[in-house]
Amino acid sequence: MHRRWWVDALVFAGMLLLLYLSFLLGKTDSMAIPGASEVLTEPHVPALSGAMLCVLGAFLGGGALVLMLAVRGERAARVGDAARRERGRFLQAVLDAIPAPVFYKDVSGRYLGCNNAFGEFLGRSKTEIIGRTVYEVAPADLATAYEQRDRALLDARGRQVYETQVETQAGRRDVIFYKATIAGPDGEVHGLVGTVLDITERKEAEERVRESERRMSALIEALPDAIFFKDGAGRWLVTNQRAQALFNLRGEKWFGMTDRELGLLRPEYAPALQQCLDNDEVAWNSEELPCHSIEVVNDPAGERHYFDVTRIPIRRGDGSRDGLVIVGRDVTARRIAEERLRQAATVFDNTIEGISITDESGIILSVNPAFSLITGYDEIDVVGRHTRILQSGRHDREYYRAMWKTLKERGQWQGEIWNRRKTGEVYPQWLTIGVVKDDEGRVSNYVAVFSDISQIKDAETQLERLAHYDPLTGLPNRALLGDRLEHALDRARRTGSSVAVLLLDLDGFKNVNDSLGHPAGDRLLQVVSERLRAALREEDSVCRFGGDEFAIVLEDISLGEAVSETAEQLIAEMALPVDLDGHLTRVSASIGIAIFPRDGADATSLIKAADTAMYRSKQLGRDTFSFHHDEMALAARRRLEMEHGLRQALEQGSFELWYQPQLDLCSGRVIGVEALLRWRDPARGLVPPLEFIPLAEETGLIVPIGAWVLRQACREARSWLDAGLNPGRVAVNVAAPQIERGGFEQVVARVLEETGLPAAALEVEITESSLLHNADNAKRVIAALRELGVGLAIDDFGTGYSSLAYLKHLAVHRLKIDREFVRDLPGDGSNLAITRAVIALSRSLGFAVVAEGVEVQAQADLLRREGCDSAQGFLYAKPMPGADFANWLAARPD
Ligand SMILES: Nc1nc2c(ncn2[C@@H]2O[C@@H]3COP(=O)(O)O[C@H]4[C@@H](O)[C@H](n5cnc6c(=O)[nH]c(N)nc65)O[C@@H]4COP(=O)(O)O[C@H]3[C@H]2O)c(=O)[nH]1
Repeated sequence: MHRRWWVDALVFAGMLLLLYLSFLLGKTDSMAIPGASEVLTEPHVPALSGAMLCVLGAFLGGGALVLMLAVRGERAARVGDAARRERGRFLQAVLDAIPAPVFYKDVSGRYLGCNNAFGEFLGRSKTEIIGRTVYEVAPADLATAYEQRDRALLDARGRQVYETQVETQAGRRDVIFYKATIAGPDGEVHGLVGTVLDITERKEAEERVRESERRMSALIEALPDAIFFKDGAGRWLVTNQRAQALFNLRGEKWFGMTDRELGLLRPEYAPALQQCLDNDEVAWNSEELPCHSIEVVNDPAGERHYFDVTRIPIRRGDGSRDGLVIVGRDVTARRIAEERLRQAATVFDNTIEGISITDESGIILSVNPAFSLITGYDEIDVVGRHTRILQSGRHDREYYRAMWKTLKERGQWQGEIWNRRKTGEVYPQWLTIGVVKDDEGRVSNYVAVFSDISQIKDAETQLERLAHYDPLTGLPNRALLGDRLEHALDRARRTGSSVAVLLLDLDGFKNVNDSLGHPAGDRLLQVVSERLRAALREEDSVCRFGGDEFAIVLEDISLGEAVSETAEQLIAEMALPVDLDGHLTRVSASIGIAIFPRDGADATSLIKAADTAMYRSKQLGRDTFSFHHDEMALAARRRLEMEHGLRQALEQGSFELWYQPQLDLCSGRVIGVEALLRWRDPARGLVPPLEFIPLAEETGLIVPIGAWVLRQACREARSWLDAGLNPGRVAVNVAAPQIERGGFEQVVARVLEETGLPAAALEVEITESSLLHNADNAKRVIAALRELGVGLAIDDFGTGYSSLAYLKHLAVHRLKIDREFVRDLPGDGSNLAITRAVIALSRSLGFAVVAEGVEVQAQADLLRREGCDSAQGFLYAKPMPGADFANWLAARPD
C-alpha cells in the first residue's frame, strides 16, 4: 500500500513545526547536545543536536518527546563531556532509529553526519558520506543542483523545501528535500540539516491518477453522447465537448455553475436547462434507476434535437447527494425515422393506391388494403406468390424486358400497364415500381404503387370523343377533320396527288328546325350524316363542320370528274326524303369544292376556297355543287347539264340517226350505210356524237342510247327494204359498255325480231380498243352475233394493236381503215405504207376493207389501186337524215 499523500503532508507539517522549535531552541546553549556522538559533539555545532532532535521528533511523531530530549540535552551539557559523549551516542542512536533519511552539513557543504536511513537510502556507508561533499556522493548533475540550492539556503538562512531527485541504490528517486540552516548561539550559520522524503511512489500514484483521468476524459470525449457530471448541489463538474456544444458553452467557464446560472449565461437555452434541472430532481426522487427521459434542445439554427437522457444519481453513505451522472443521446434521426415509419405505415394502410412489396425475385411479401380493393385479391391470396399472377397477358415479352431494363438502370419504372383482377377482368393501372437496395447496394425489394385508371381511361376516351367527334352525329368534328386534312395534304405532297375538300350545306334545314322543332332537326342531321357516311368510300373523311354544314375530304383525286360524280351522288342522297316522325321531309344540299394544290396550299385556304364555292352554289339556286376553280366548275356544270340533257333526249326522243353510204370502189354501187347518231338539243342545236358519246359512255347512258340507235337503224333499214330500196348492210356503232354490261346479243336478237330486219342486213361496228378491253366477253358476244348472222366490222382499224390473226379467229367480216390514215393520202408516205399493208394483209386473210373519210377522187383511186374494196366519205355523200338517205338511194341509177 502506498502511503497516502496526506500522511506525507502531515509529516512535513510536523517537521516544519519541529524545525521551527529546534530553531528556537538552537538560539540557546541548552540546545547543544555534547557527547551525543563523535560527530555530534563537534564544538562548532553546539545547537545541532537540539535541532536534530526536533527533526527526529517529528518522525517519531511526538513533539513532547523531542522537547524532553532537548531539555535533557541541555541538562547533560552541564553535566560534562562523558555524559555529553554518552548523550551523543544516544542521539546518534535516536537518529538512526528514525526511518527517514536525515543528514547535516557544514557551511562548506561537507556532510557532518547522517543517520542510517540516509546511508541506506543512498546505498552508501556513513564513512562514504561523512566528511565528503555532494560531488563525491551524487552524480555531477544532481550534485551541482544540490550545491546551488544549499548555497542559496545558507545565503538566505531559514528553511528550504524543494522537489528533486536522488541517485539511490535502486536508481533515481523523486524526493522532497526539507532543509534548514543551523545557527549558533551567536546567530551565525554553522551549517544545514536536511531530511529526504521519497515521493517516487506518490508521484507514480499521481501519474497513474492523471493517466486514469486522461483515459476517462478521452473515453467520455469519444462517446457520441453528451455527458455531464454534477455534484450534489447541481454544479457542473465534468462535461464532454459534445455536452458543451449542446448548450453552446465551449470556451465558457461553466465549471462549478448550476443549470440556473448557465441559463442566465445562455438565455436561449434556459428552457432546456430548466427542463434538465426538473428531470434531475425527478431522478433524485426516482426509485427506479437509471432514470430515463426524452428532452428537447433547439440547436442555434432552430432545429429541434431530441435526447434520450439517462440519469444515475450517486448518494453518499449517509444518503446525502454526492453527484449525478447524466448521459444524453441524440435520438433525433431515430425519432424522425420512427416518425417516418409511422407515417409510412399509416400511408401504407390508408392510401387509396394499391401497394405491394416483393422480394428481389418478385415474390409478394406484403400488400396494403387498397391493393385488395383494386385487385380483388386478399393478402392471403397473394403473399408468397409471384406478381405474374396479376399480369393480363396484354403485354408481350418485349414490354416487360424494357420495364426491367429501366428498373435496373434508373431504379424506378413508371407507366401504364394492363393487369388482371381476381375476377379475370383486365383493367388499366398507372404503376410505379421502385427498387429498394440493401447496405451493400444489392436489390432487396421492389415496391409497386398503382392506381386503377379504368375510370380515367374511360373519361379520357370520352373526352377524346368529345374533343374529336360531334356528339349528335358521331361524325368527326372540325378539329379532327383539320388533322385528317393536314395528313391527307402531307401524303398528297409526297405522292404528287390531289385532294378535294367539299363543304356541304343543307338547304332548308332552318325551315325543318323552325317548323318541326329542334329534335326533328337533330334527327335530320343524324340521317344526313348516316347517308353521307354510307355514300363515301372508307378512305374518305366526313365531318360535321358546324350547324347544318358538313365537310368531306377526298384523297387521291386524279380527275375532276370523279369529284363531280361524288358531289352529284351526295346531292342525290341529300335529296331523298326523310321521315321525321311521320313528316316526310325533303332538303337539298349546296356543295362547294376546292382542290389541292390548285385552289390552296394548306387546309385553311382550301376550306376557305370550298366555302366560297359553296356560296356560289347557293347563289346558283341551291341543290348543286360548284368548284372553286371557274373552268372546272364550268366544265363540270356543262357536263352535268349535258348528262341531264341526254337523259331528257332519251325520254323526249331528241336523238336522230343520220346515214352515210358506203360504196364499192370498183363498181360504185352502194354496199352499205353507216348509222351515225345526232342529238337535236333545243339549246345547242344539232350536237355531233363525239361531244356527247364519251359522257354517255362514262355515265352508262350509252346503253339505253345504243339500244335506241340499234332499234332505230333496224327499223329504218326495214322501211327502206319495204320501200324497195337496197341500202346494203346497215352498220351500227356499238360502244364498249354496251358489250361489257352483258346481254347485248339478246338485245340485238330482240331488235331484229321486232323490226323484222334480216340479221345479214345488219353490221355491228366495234372499235378495236373496246375489243381488246374485255377480250373474253367481246369474244363471247361476237360469237353470239355470228350465230345470229350479224356482220362484224372493226372500226378505226389501225389505231389499236390487235393481231389480224386474232380478228380472223373472231370471224370479223370487215375492217374499216380509220379516217386518220386516209386523210393525207396520197401524199403522206407513212400513211400510205400503213394503208397498203392493212389492205394487203386484210385481203390475204379474207377480210373486206372499207376506207373512211374519202374526200377526194385521188384518195379513192389510190385505195382502189391498192385493192381496197369500198369507201365512205364526203366524196360520195355526207351523213344525212334517214329520209334524205332514202331519197339519195332512190335517186341512184343502181
Ligand atoms: N372529215 C370527214 N369526216 C367524215 C367523212 N366521211 C365520214 N365522216 C365522218 O366520219 C365519222 C365516221 O364514223 P365513225 O368513224 O364510226 O366515228 C363515229 C362513231 O365512232 C361515233 N358514233 C356515231 N354514231 C354513233 C352511235 O350511234 N353509237 C356509237 N357508239 N358511236 C357512234 O361517233 C363518231 C363520229 O361520228 P360522226 O361525227 O358522225 O362522224 C362520222 C362521219 O360524219 C369525210 O369524208 N371527211
